[in-house]
Amino acid sequence: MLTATKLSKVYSDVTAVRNVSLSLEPGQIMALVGASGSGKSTLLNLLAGMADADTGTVSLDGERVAGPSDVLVPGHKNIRLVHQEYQLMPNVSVRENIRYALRFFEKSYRDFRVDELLRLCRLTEVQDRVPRQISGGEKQRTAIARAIADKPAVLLLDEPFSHLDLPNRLIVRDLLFDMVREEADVATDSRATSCLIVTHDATDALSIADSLGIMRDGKLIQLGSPTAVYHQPQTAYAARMTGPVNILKARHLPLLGLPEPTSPNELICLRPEQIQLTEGGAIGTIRAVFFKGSHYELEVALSRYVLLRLLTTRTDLHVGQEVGIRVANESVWTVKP
Ligand SMILES: Nc1ncnc2c1ncn2[C@@H]1O[C@H](COP(=O)(O)OP(=O)(O)OP(=O)(O)O)[C@@H](O)[C@H]1O
Repeated sequence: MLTATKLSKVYSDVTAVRNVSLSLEPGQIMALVGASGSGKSTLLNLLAGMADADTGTVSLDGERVAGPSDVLVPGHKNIRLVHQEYQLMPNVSVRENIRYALRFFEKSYRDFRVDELLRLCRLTEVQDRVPRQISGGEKQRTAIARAIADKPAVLLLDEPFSHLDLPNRLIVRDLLFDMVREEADVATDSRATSCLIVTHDATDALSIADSLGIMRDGKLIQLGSPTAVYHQPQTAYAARMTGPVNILKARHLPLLGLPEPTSPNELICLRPEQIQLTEGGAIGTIRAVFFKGSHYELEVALSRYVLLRLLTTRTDLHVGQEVGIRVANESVWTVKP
């Protein structure tokens, strides 16, 4: 198990990571989501032993992970960090890039394992090409294949989805899921690779992560299951970080057909998919209609100051039209700023 205890890191005038504690069980996927500059990459570097913490410790299965000032070669042999820049060897094939990570193994196992990784990472077709001849998604998968080749205890990924188009994002997402599950099946529990993904967009991570953490100004401000963090965010920031959301003052609740609140200045959040269009109910005027492929996103004004985003599959709606909306009382969740 990877454990971070009260980690902090200061760069001259910026506290990049503040008092972060977390633990990652074998075979688990954790996603950390936060705005740019919230300390995600710094935290990954601390967890990988690639940066020295000012205070706090990282340990893997009870053994301290040393920072670069304590060891000759920074990093830990059982923890792999995959950066956004993949760092592949440019002049050798995909197959050789992966094979290199297994250079200390016997040839027969090495060939068997490279074939297995090429299959798992869907790279068999491009195995003989060099990195400049493959797509961004294939480079990302090659970097992941290389990182997991000798079954490390922990795989840390910095923004694995950010430069990829939708099909490639889905392939990488499924690959990470399959990797953790497949390798967990063949390994004993304690050898199963665990995976920590940092990202500024939770969409791709929500469906595969066992736990989801929210980073803000260097702090881990909320950690829980993806459904708990999505449906019960503690802050408006956490709500926004985990998907589209309406944030409004509680005093506007009667405009949605809900009772007067006891604390009118509190903030409430309401996910777009929790708002239904109905005959009757509260009345609003459509201000914008956005086609999203499988559905439409509407902006509906309930007053001059209250604009709601909601989703529908109806095709008969247009700007300026009046619609009725209904919101269940239990869909509304109070948050801090
Ligand atoms: N080597 C450094 N020297 C000085 N300040 C740094 C250094 N690395 C990071 N910082 C600062 O620490 C804070 C956290 O940066 P970090 O890169 O960890 O955030 P992040 O959440 O990964 O951001 P992004 O999503 O943009 O990559 C930022 O304010 C950044 O400017």
